[in-house]
Amino acid sequence: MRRSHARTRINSNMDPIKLHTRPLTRSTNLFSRNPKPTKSNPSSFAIPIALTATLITLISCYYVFIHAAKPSFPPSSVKYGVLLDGGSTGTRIHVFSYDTETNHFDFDLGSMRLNPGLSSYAVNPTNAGDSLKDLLDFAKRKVPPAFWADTEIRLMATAGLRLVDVVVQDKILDSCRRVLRVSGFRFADDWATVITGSDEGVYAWIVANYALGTLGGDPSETTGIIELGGASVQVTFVSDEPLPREFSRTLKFGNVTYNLYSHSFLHFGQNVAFETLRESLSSGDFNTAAESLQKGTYIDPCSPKGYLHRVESSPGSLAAKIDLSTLQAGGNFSECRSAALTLLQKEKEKCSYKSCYLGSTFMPKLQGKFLATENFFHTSKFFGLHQRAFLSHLLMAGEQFCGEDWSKLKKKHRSLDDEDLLRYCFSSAYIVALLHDSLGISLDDERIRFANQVENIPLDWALGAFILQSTAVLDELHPSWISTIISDDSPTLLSLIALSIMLMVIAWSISKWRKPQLKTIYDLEKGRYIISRVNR
Ligand SMILES: Nc1nc2c(ncn2[C@@H]2O[C@H](COP(=O)(O)OP(=O)(O)OP(=O)(O)O)[C@@H](O)[C@H]2O)c(=O)[nH]1
Ligand SMILES: [Ca+2]
Repeated sequence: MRRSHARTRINSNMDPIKLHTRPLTRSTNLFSRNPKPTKSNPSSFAIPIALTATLITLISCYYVFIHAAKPSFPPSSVKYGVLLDGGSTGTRIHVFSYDTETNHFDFDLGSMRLNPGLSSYAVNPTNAGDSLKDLLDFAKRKVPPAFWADTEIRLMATAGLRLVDVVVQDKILDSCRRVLRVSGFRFADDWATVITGSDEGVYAWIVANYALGTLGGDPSETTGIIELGGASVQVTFVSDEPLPREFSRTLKFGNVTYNLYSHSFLHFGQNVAFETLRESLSSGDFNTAAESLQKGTYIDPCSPKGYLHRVESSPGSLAAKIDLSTLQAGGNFSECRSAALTLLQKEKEKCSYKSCYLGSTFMPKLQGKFLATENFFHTSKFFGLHQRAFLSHLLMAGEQFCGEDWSKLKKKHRSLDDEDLLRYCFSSAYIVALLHDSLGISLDDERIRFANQVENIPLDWALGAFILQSTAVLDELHPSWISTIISDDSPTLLSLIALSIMLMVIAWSISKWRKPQLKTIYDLEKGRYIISRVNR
């Protein structure tokens, strides 16, 4: 008789587990035929499933009700910083923040600039602090009030104040300290200082290489900076040459050490250089090739023909009032370039080092690529040159501009006031005399790039100072943090996912370990199933 395929009900009082029945041959080990998994005791699977479900619920609650619901104001891991850059032509305030959890910097919280600079208070130094009030109000609109008391504010003055007598410097700084003490931000008197030019250059180098993503990487891959400010020029780059101590800076980021040459050439900033040149011209110090037309007047090759000189009394002027009425504009690029070179090479004969490219100051041979910032950028932008333009392009643009009649130039550039428009003849000639004639950068060199920002990061040395300052804090919190300053993946989320996977694996293996390995066989003689524990 054929075995009916009627379902066989097993009256098994041995085990509450409901058994599956199926057409079977003799003593079949269900497990050997890919049997449907026997329904094991629900309690043995329930635990890991419940555990995993709880865990997933907890994580999603965390993300829905805590993490995703952005707090109305920044989490406590966010720190703010306020920095005042006391430049020769103006004072600007920068507001930054960084998150000590994610190591993420936020640079574009805003900045504001007010002219003239602190050095213009040399005649009334006790009023200098009042010039900061509008800047401080700006910063208070950027930092949540709850964070003010915890937010450090620093004033770092540069070349403008370095040119002022030390006694007057201190009076100006004391006036600023008086205002900063009651600003509502966290302040200590020695946080208002005149920084060294070398520090200013290092800060600019830091922000440039942070923005380029080379900070923390191979020193030979880093980019040097040359900054043409109003009163000084900063030159900072990695050098393999042995450096005299006063020009040598060592920076450590992560586990990489950078040996930098860094120096600030005071008086070589564009505004001061232009004033110095015209002052020398007006007193007949330069015997330019073009003879003066009549006694007591001198040709100024750096001002386009038709420009009328007068007594310069602009409040931003760093020098005392200078009478330029003895000058006659005789716009001539190559004359202006050689007059600028004479200024840059002054006292070169006194050089006591292996190499001096500007005056009698040591500088090793330039190494690697360079970013040329501030006035380099403003002038190349005015002449419509792209960032990687050659110096030869600037030379041609300058020749044309200097040779143009002043009245035509004013018609062509109506939006610019006389003082701003006038600077471009000198600026183009000065840049060629500085970068090519003095530093030896060839006219078709591709190593130089004119820029004032990289991606969306402005190449402000103040940002570099903030990165360095917060590095110290972050390093305490997260050793070798720099390796993450450039990446911004948040470790929190990653670690949670890893944790939940790990917990699920543990839960599963516990359940496997606890769940007895059972074997079910069907005994034909007895006509019933026998369940037995498998020994491991
Ligand atoms: N052509 C041009 N020059 C500008 C413009 N804005 C600023 N400058 C000039 O660019 C230079 C700005 O560089 P900064 O470093 O800010 O100058 P600073 O800080 O006042 O001067 P230092 O104390 O020497 O650093 C100054 O010479 C300004 O006169 C602009 O829009 N066009
Ligand atoms: Ca500056």
